[in-house]
Amino acid sequence: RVTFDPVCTRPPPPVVNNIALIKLLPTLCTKGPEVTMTYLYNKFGSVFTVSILWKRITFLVGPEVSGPFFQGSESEVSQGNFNEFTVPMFGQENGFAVDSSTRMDEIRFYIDALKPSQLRSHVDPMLREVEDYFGKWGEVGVVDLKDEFNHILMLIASRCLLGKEVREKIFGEFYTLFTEIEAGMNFVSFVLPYIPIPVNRRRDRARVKLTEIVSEILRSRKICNRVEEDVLQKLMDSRYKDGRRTTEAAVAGMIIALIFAGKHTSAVISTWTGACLLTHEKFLDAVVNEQKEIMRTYEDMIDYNVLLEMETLHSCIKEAGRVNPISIGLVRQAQKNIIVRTKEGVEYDIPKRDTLVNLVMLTSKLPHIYKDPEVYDPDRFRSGRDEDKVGGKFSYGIFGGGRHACAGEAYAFMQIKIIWSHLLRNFELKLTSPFPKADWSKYALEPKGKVMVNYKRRHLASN
Ligand code: HEM
Repeated sequence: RVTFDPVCTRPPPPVVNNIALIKLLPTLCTKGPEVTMTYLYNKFGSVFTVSILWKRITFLVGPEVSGPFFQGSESEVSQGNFNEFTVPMFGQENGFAVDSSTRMDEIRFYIDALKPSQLRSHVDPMLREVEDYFGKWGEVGVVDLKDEFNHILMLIASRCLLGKEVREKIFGEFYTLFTEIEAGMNFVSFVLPYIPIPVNRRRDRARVKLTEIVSEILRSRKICNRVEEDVLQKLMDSRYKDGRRTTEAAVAGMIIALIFAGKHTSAVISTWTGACLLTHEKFLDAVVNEQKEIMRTYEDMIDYNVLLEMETLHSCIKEAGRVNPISIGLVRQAQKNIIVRTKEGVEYDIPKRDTLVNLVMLTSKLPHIYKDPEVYDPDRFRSGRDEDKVGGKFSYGIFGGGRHACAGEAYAFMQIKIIWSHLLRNFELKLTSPFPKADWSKYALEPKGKVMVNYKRRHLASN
């Protein structure tokens, strides 16, 4: 139940005092945010506030207190201006440069372009990219999984999201430009997005160039009356609520935003999946056996429905995302006083204007939802256990939830499953570096350092 309080009748959440915060600094520096936040959660409970200078930040942990955060409307819980740094990355005609109603239209475009009925047409292009890419690996070799996944996912994004003009003619140029825009996501640019330092200048030049490239593609499709199956086409054909067509600059910005939202995140989850499977023989055997089983029925044929049958692989990917943090928390701004009720039944009134941080990283590890939460156990998602469903809405926050739930979740699972099903069928893999730690220094978390794997080609027999 979402409740917004016009007159404060409940107490505000407990506040962590400044001395306690200073004492926690060494823990934060040496052990990282997960340990620090777990300490605060154990001490103060599922809702607590930290005051830094004039800023109040209220942290939320767990599904019981997450309803208003995920379900509140923009006038109740807004995305605020925390994403201002994305404006020079994605341009002035979309995202956080435009009003919230236009932004909601864009989210509808994304959802429409990435819904299951649209995804079927992406399976073949994804399969082709994956077969070509791993076809270039030798008989045996050593690779950094993180690097490999970043590369293959960029190829898939350029084919399925942008389309064949970019993929077949100017992939190299696109890759360089996108990397320069991505570099705009650093700490300095986050705080001061418009400061004219070299990295920001390169980001701005790259965005202008990418916008030109996308505009040219759109114009050429219109002139030749050519209609493609990619997401670019869907965005180009979308209409705002008032009937306006999307502009070339807006489409360029939206497509950059989509690649930004989906490429790195999918590469990170693919890498964690590899690290987890290659250190858990029981689940590696289970996913290999599932591939054999599927091959017995469909031989080498893979389509959208066959991918849906890879349930064990699905759970292994989902569990890799649960155990390994990909985001510390999601951020919003309270536009009204908000009442939350903890699982113990205590009600708090969170004051209007508080910054809200939903610590999805801790929610994924709550022992009252996940049995032995630190253990990699994909079976917890099997029917009969369904720990995330039993835990209630918002128990699995890796893809967010509610109004701004990830629009690309199904697309992400599809591409990660295609990659892993190919690897399992065609290679024996061994992790040679230690199990990676999370790199907390990155804005978008990822495994720290290289994730080295030995591979040996094989052809998995179905019998
Ligand atoms: C494993 C990969 C992925 C993860 C872990 C992930 C995670 C997330 C999360 C946590 C959010 C919510 C952010 C918030 O509430 O502030 C989100 C939103 C979003 N994601 Fe993903 N994502 C992934 C892949 C993708 C892909 C592949 C695409 C598109 C091709 C995509 C497109 C989006 C979009 C458009 C939104 C914004 C939705 C909105 O604001 O309403 N994501 N994602």
